Amino acid sequence: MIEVRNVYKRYRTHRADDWVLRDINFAIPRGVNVGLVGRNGAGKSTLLRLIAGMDFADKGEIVRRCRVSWPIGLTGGFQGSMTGRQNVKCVARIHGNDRFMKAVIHRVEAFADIGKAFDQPVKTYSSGMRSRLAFGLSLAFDFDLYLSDEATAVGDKAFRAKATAAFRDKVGKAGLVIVSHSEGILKELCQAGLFLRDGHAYWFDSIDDAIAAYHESIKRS
Ligand SMILES: Nc1ncnc2c1ncn2[C@@H]1O[C@H](COP(=O)(O)OP(=O)(O)OP(=O)(O)O)[C@@H](O)[C@H]1O
Repeated sequence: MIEVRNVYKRYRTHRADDWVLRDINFAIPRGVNVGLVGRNGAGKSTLLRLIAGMDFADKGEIVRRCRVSWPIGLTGGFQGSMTGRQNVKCVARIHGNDRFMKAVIHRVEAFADIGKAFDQPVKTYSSGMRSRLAFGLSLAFDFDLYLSDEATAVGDKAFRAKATAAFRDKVGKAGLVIVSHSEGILKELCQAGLFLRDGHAYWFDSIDDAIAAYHESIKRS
């Protein structure tokens, strides 16, 4: 479904040989959910952005044979002076006709469950409210592969449970690539794991093995 081939990535602020990701190769088969693990700064969010197509590799290529979401958990894309409803309308209008737009607005309003705030400017939202809106918007579209960057770690307890349940509901219908510091969530939702260390990616068919490799690397350092 997704193939990552010989991918290298560095940011402008980095030196020429200072790769965040170097020679990354893996393939995600259809129906396999993947947990991304690694220390802070290992490059997990960077890799998700590359898979989403929001950023570009310096070398190599990513082949997408399916509809891939943007990383769920990103809340930076909203226009602050517009209301939640208007923001959702804008995105939905790009992707479909009036009927589709209304259905998306309805789904996001129900999932975000932020009451009157849905009709207030997004710049007045708390970070939890932004996350609810962003999560609801991502789920309102039918993707084949959902990318999640700590999306189940935001909001209050009730929302975290709702977000996790939403992913649980996707299992079997769509693929997931998840960054989460909650091993419980990774073990529950994922079969395979990808461990990032020193710019390299190590694929494990079992999420348990990926987490074990991550623990081992922490012990050794
Ligand atoms: N826009 C950017 N410009 C410059 N450097 C960046 C940028 N984004 C990320 N980096 C750097 O790239 C490296 C990987 O960052 P990334 O956010 O992908 O790691 P991560 O594994 O997701 O970390 P965390 O677990 O802390 O969220 C870090 O050294 C970070 O400082």
